[in-house]
Amino acid sequence: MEPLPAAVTAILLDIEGTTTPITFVKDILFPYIQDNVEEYLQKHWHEEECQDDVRQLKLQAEKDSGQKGFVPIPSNTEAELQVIKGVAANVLWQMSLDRKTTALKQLQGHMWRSAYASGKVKGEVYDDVVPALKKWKGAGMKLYIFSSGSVEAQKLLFGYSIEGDLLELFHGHFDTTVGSKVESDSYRRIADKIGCSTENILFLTDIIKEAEAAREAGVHVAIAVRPGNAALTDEEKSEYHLITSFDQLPLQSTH
Ligand SMILES: CSCCC(=O)C(=O)COP(=O)(O)O
Ligand SMILES: [Mg+2]
Repeated sequence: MEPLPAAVTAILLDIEGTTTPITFVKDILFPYIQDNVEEYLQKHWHEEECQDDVRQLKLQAEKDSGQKGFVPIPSNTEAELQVIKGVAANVLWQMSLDRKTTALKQLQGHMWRSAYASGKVKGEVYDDVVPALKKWKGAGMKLYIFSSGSVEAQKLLFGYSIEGDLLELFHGHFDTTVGSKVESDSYRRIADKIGCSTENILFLTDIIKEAEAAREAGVHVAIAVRPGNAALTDEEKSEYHLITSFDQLPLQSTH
């Protein structure tokens, strides 16, 4: 890759497939939710946070009701255990489609809290990630995360990572409350919130639809090619800067 354009002052990072192996999300984080969601809901059902998560899931279910295979959430007139089982079934249905709804991600973030805090789970990052983040930050870059995982889930992953607490490396975190990762406006909103132009941002992701949305907004993009990531077509390979490791992202001397 050519040196980063001098205009770039902020690096925005995707997590799954970019900083972190997809297998960590698919084989560790998601099964934890699938195995524990019903028990979690039973344990926390009467807490305000859990009730808010359920409210958000019900609002999402209203939007999803026309979808093929949709799993409805029973109304509160049903027995409590029936509602809990229905919420759990809806969560499992959303996860079977790898939905990125804010409601699902909010509940997941709350559920992972105890998995990380107890030491059962540690956030994985590729070996090249921490040295590169430290170098970029040392060179004056501002580092941000943009993931479909909730901000709380992001902070857990990096706060309880295999390399220790990495949170001080980041200036900020964005999730789908700013908009979907496949919509250009989300990247414009992020630039506004950071207080810079979209041209000042470099976005690293593994997903072409996210790359297209970011590029349409004027954000610079590089694609992370990691083991297990979705294959790219020859056309996609030729259209984007590809990196297999963060140390392939050279800074100009001005940075
Ligand atoms: C950071 S939480 C775990 C990842 C997750 O739930 C997810 O949906 C990954 O989304 P990303 O946008 O980081 O690919
Ligand atoms: Mg990703």
